[in-house]
Amino acid sequence: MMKPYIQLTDLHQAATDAFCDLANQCIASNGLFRVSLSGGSTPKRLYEMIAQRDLDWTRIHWFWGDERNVPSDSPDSNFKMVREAILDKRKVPQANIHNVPVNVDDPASAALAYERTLREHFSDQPMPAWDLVLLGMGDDAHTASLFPRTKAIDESSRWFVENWVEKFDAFRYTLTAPAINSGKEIWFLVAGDSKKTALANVFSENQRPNEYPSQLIRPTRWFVTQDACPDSLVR
Ligand SMILES: O=C1O[C@H](COP(=O)(O)O)[C@@H](O)[C@H](O)[C@H]1O
Repeated sequence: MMKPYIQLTDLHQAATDAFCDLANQCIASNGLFRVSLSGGSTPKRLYEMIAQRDLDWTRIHWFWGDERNVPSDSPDSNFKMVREAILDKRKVPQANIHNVPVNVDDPASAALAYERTLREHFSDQPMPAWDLVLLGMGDDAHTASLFPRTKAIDESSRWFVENWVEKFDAFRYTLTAPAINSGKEIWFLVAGDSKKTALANVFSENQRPNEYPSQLIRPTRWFVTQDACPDSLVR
């Protein structure tokens, strides 16, 4: 069951507070906070609000859970959104910014290169144990760039892959479900009435991850607005 937020601004405020609390806790106990970011429209304001907080920016490492194969200054670039919202605004060391190589002719090699980056960073671990994975959900129940009926849904050994998405006639890059599920905290941010049916399907007892890829994920927390929340899930 869920306790939805009445307004999107409440969701953003709660997620900002939770993000900063977790970052401070992780930095205090391990000296590091490693976060995988989502793209899309929902988290933009969250990122802007995080940038206004006083955090130890030298201790936070930024990764991307999915990306589009476009130039990094394209309006569609997930990296661009985070750069403009946070990275350009605070003194973030370049070495802490782990963006996906993009706009290449060979997405398979680019995905492998990013997987190598992740494996180097999480060197002694069987999976990337993020402190936090932030996720959104599309109205087709995709998350990261795990879209319905695409190949990456079945990937079980790789951490990060290229994924052909027929409806865009394009490759996307995405973390795989096992890599997402290795996060210590996994938070979904879902807002807007266009998500209501998808959310109901994801929570249905009928497990069809090929149709509703968000069913593959084991989130630790949901941030959902009231208009996105089916009545059956409200506490
Ligand atoms: O394509 C994408 O969409 C999802 C959901 O985005 P939203 O605009 O509905 O918030 C997002 O989580 C993903 O990272 C993004 O690339």
